[in-house]
Amino acid sequence: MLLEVNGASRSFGGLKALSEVSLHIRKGELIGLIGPNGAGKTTLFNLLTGVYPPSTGRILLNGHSVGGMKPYRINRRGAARTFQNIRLFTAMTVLENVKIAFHQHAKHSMISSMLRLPKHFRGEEEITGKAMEMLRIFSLADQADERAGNLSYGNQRRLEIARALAAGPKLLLLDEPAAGMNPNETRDLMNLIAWIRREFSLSILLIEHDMSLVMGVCDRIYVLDRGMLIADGAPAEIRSNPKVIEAYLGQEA
Ligand SMILES: Nc1ncnc2c1ncn2[C@@H]1O[C@H](COP(=O)(O)OP(=O)(O)OP(=O)(O)O)[C@@H](O)[C@H]1O
Repeated sequence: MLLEVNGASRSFGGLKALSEVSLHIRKGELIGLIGPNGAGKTTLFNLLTGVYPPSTGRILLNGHSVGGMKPYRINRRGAARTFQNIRLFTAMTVLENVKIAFHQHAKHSMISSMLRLPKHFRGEEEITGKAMEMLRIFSLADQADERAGNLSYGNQRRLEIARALAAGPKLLLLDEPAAGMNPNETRDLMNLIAWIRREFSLSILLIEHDMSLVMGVCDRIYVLDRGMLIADGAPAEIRSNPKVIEAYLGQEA
C-alpha cells in the first residue's frame, strides 16, 4: 500500500470541507478523484501534500505518518503534485524550470557548488541532461529555450507535470491537468498520464471534472460530495451508482 488515509477531516471555521474521508492507493494504481464543485477534492490534495494539517485523521505514505508534515518533507517522502492554477517560473526558460526542480532534489554538497569545484560542474551537466530527457518525454525539447510563459496553455500544463516528476515521486497528484485544454490536447494528455504511470512505476491520483475522461483511464474512482466520500469502485460501477448520478445532477440543477 502506498497511501492510506483514515478518517481524515478538515474544517475551515464552521465549514466541514472534508468529513471522515478514508481511502487507499496501491503501488502502480491510477486513481480518479471526482466530485461536483466545492466537494473537497483540492482540500484533500492539500492535506496529502502538507498545505494544511488534517483537523483529525491519519495519512500514511509508504507506511509513514505524514499528516501535518511540511510540504517539502512530504515531497521528499515521495509525493509530488501539480496545481489547478499553473505554477511555473514564467520568465524563465522551459529548461530552467525543469532544472530548478531537479536541483531542489539533487544531493549536491553546498561547498562544492559554492567553490565551483569540478564536482559541481559534473552535477550541473548531469542535471541538464536529465532535464532535457524529461522535456523529450513531454515533447517539449524543441522549446527548451523558450520562456515558460510563452508556451501554449496545454504545454504549460505538461511542463508542470514534468517539473513534478523531477522530484522522483512515488505518488503523483494531478489537480485537473486537462483544465483549459482542447479535446485533442486532453486525449493526448490522458495517454501520456497512462504512459508515465507505467514508465516511472508511479501511483497517480487524478482530480478531473470530466467524468468520461477519468472513466477511460482510471483503475478505480473515488467520489466526493460536500466533503464526504459517497462512492468508490471501478469506472463502470461509478457510472451507474445512483448517489453519484444524483450528486452530479444536483450540480446541474
Ligand atoms: N483555505 C480555505 N478557507 C476556507 N474555506 C476553504 C478553504 N479551502 C477550501 N475551502 C472550502 O472548502 C470547500 C471545498 O473546497 P475544495 O476547493 O476542496 O473543493 P473542490 O472539490 O476542489 O472544488 P472545485 O472542483 O470547485 O475546485 C469549499 O466550500 C471551499 O470554499
